[in-house]
Amino acid sequence: MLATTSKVNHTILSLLKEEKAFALYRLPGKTEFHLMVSEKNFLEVEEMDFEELPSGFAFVPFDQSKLWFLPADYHFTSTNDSIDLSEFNISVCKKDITGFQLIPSNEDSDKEIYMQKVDQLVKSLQNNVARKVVLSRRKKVGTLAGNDYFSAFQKLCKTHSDAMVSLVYFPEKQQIWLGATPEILVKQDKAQVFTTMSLAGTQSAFDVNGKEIRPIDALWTHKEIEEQALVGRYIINCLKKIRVREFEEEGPKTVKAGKLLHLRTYYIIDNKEVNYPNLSSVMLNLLHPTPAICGMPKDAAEKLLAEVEGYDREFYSGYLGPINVDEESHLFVNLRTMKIENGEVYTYAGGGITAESLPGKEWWETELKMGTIKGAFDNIEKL
Ligand SMILES: C=C(O[C@H]1C=CC=C(C(=O)O)[C@@H]1O)C(=O)O
Repeated sequence: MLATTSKVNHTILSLLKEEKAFALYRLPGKTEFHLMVSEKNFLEVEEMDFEELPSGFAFVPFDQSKLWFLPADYHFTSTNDSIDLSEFNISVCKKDITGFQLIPSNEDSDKEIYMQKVDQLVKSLQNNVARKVVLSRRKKVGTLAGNDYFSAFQKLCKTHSDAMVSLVYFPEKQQIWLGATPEILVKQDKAQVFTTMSLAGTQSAFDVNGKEIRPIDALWTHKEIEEQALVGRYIINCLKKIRVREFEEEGPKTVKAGKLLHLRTYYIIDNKEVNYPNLSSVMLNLLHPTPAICGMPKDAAEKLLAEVEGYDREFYSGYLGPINVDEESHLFVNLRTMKIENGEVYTYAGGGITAESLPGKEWWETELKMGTIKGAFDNIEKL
């Protein structure tokens, strides 16, 4: 393979070598990417308080056991393969860049076990223990060959223009997380407009003949419509708790996320009108974990997951994103993501289980979702 050069990738390799925490990200619909680097590593904060925190990047595990925040000691923005590092004291690594390939592992499929778990949950849900539980799994898909993280990132940016694409290095655990998430958790823009979304229901964006389904032609089952409506009701309940009644609801609408279709509704609040102090931080505390990643009611779903799921989600389905950058904050649910640890690659996916779920279909849905992030590799393992 021909070695290529890339200024940004050489910077990434230097940061990895020097074990310096960083977050590289590109927001949905934007062309520029951002690289944030801290001298101090990720800091543990007590609260994700948008009013108090400086400019930086939030990176929080699903269980919120620790709230990590990367202060943007250095923040570079660019649209191409050049970043101006003159003020940043780092000796740039000149290693050859050797692609980004997955060497698939021959691990046994956990299909049967996953389907048994779905079955077990469906029985609990039929007995009204909860209404919905989002069961997930982690799959070790292989080992990483190559070191071209930036090309993988750029590839995801190109194929997922509506996603938040990110590459985060978390030195404490020596983990790299690469993802392309379609789900906004909390967004607060310059004009003080707050946005969150209900995103749920999944189907392939291609029919059985491989022809692309236009979002407008997508048909949804009762199970999927209900699954997404539950997330919406949960969001409205959070707003009720803080007595915010003036909000706009846009949707549900079918939207494309890579090779998948979802149902999405936006909830938008103009905080210039509502004037709710610290709205984003308060809503963040109320929202996470939403029924798009946990379940409904929350406590019952958490209990069922603790009994059935059987692994630590770590940063998958936690949240991440920039806070107080150019007077805006954009937090996303960490979905369609992979973890690279000791050269091993793990993908993650979950799906909403209701009393109507069919185990085989739920399994297939997680396979499809994992396919999204595998698109970052040069050689895509066939699904
Ligand atoms: C939990 C995931 O997706 C969520 C977001 C959209 C659709 C979902 C679903 O159809 O179940 C999930 O709620 C995941 O990608 O791992």
